[in-house]
Amino acid sequence: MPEFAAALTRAGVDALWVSRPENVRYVTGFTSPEDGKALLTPQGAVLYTDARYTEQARLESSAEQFIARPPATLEHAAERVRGLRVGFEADALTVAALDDLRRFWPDATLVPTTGILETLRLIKTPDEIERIRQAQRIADEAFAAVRPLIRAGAVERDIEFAIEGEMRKRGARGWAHGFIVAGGERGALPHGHASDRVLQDGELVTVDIGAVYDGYVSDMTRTVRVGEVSAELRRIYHAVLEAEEAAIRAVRPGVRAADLDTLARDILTGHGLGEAFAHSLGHGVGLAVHEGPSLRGTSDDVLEPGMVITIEPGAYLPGLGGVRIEDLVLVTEDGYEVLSTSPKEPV
Ligand SMILES: CSCC[C@H](N)C(=O)N1CCC[C@H]1C(=O)O
Repeated sequence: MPEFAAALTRAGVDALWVSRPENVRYVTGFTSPEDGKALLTPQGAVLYTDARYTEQARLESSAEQFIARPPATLEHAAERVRGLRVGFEADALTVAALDDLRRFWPDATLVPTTGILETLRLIKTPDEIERIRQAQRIADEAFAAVRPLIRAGAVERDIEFAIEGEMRKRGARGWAHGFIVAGGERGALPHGHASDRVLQDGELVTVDIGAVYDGYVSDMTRTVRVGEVSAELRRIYHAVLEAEEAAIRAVRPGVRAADLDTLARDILTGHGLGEAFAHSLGHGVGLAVHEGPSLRGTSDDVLEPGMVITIEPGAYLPGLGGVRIEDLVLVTEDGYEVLSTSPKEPV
């Protein structure tokens, strides 16, 4: 595991106690990482999980394994960390868990760290990209299957339920996030999870979905119309679409993520919708739905080949509704590839 060893060296630690589930999976391959921890050293990872997972861990992970519950796990690791500088994930470990580390590892120097593994996760391997591609294929196919149900009289929650079923049929093993199905005025809620509201003619409906395939997720949003919509809603839709397409066209290695956000924001501002764009342009996607790089105005991230990002400008107008259009985009050696294929319907 040479890249892990180099990452530990760069961070100035001899080992890392891995507690964030996505990172436990990343370094061990274990698919129930909520019930596991890992100790990462330059020699490799030790996976700690309990007896419910003895066989699963053996099948899934090539890491050394120690099957026990705390405190036996921490006692076992104490032998390995004696005299070492051991990083812990400061943004993932609870205060109580840190107290335990202090108690059980008196001979280690505990060092708060952030981003050691998240930095590696920024660039996806071909195998990771393939899994994200499959997750997105599932979402695209499910959206196409359910699209005819998005009509006047439909209940938002029924649409969510139908998408979940269509995703499962196509191999999804879970959802990237709670689905957003937000019609009419609820479209002004960027995170308007599906409710009991009934869709009506003349509305826009924001549908934001993502599947999980082999641990990796997808993320995509389409805004569609129910019946004929007002000229104002059409204007907003086309402004968001213009911003989205311009930002996608600008994706390439070396571009500052913050500049993409500015590009999209300036277009929306030109349409009088700057204030209505209430969030960042996007984020990285992988084992988690929200990971690096960050496409916000304050981000220092620079795009590199192998990053998978969302481009998702939106405009949210309380009392009127909202629009978000989101694509999943792979940064390639010379530009980009849009992984999401669902049509952006004319409004
Ligand atoms: C509930 S997870 C939201 C998924 C969505 N595609 C998304 O990432 N966002 C919607 C609003 C902005 C952005 C976010 O930062 O949450």
